[in-house]
Amino acid sequence: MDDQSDPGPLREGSKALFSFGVIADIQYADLEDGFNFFGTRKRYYRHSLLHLQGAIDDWTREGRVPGFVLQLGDLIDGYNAQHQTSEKSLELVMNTFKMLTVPVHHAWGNHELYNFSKDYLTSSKLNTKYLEDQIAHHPETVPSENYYAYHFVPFPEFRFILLDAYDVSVLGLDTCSPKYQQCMRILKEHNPNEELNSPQGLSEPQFVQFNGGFSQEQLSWLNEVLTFSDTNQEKVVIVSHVPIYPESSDSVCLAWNYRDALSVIWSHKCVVCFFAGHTHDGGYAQDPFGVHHVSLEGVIETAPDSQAFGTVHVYPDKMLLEGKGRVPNRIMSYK
Ligand SMILES: Nc1ncnc2c1ncn2[C@@H]1O[C@H](COP(=O)(O)OP(=O)(O)O)[C@@H](O)[C@H]1O
Repeated sequence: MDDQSDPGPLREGSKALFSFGVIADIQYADLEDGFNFFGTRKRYYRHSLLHLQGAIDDWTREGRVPGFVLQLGDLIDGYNAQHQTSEKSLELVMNTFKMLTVPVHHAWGNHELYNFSKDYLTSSKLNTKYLEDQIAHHPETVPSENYYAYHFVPFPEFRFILLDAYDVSVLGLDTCSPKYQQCMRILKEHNPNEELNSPQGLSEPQFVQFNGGFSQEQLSWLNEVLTFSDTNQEKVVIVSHVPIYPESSDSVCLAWNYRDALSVIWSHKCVVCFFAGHTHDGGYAQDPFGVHHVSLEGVIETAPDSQAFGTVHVYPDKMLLEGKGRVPNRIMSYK
């Protein structure tokens, strides 16, 4: 992982064009603290809501209000499903977000799909597709209803694309559905383990049940949007729960077909930054094509005396990530 040292305090004389907030893996549950699968990282299920409140307090300070917030997925923990508290916890966390007066774009992660079916999510408050922008006379840039993805333009010449990293996944589907059967076939072709969440012995360790991938249909749509952005000299930021660049993540927490997503992105010049969550330790790398891949540190594994969120200040030539707590500051110049 190319974890560059923190550049220290960010200093920028001129005013940013716009700013946005980023936060990942809140995974709230009304439960005592626990641990990750390997017992190596503490998970603060209850405190995660206080961390969100802390971030919102920062984003509502006078003169500091960002234009919008990206919630990178895994808003409530899968344990809620076992305790029949999914709706209650979702309501509590969404009510906390109401303290923000700016739009919040919600990505969907694996924990959304442990708690809710895709059909439920589609009609829930976690579906923020109504915030999308459409490009007149370019029907090829309209996403299909088969996946949860959209794009929006918060400032002229800056396009944000939210991707569905669980478009191809066994999570959140009726086990009798043809799509489930098809996704299970793909998973099993790459993972012969009885426990499909285990990457043990895999040459492609990202093929575990808690990950997913992008359909060809979604990647073709992405290609069309990026073609439009190239032509119109836009800068593009992509958002997904699951990272796609190995140097910015551990080897397991990657989208199943991350290489396919990278090859679409690398065939265009407009993409400047890719934001993800999922890998709670966080990560960062700039790829050979100059795209900055930021995997944000997860709130759920953040001790009560720390923080985990950021505000990104966007300039004509760079983005400055102003990190709080575990999230380091980063200067990300465009290529
Ligand atoms: N190495 C592993 N072997 C087997 N099961 C695993 C492994 N890692 C994670 N899991 C299981 O996969 C699921 C998702 O893991 P978890 O760490 O909770 O995901 P997340 O990081 O998204 O919170 C859990 O049920 C967990 O027990």
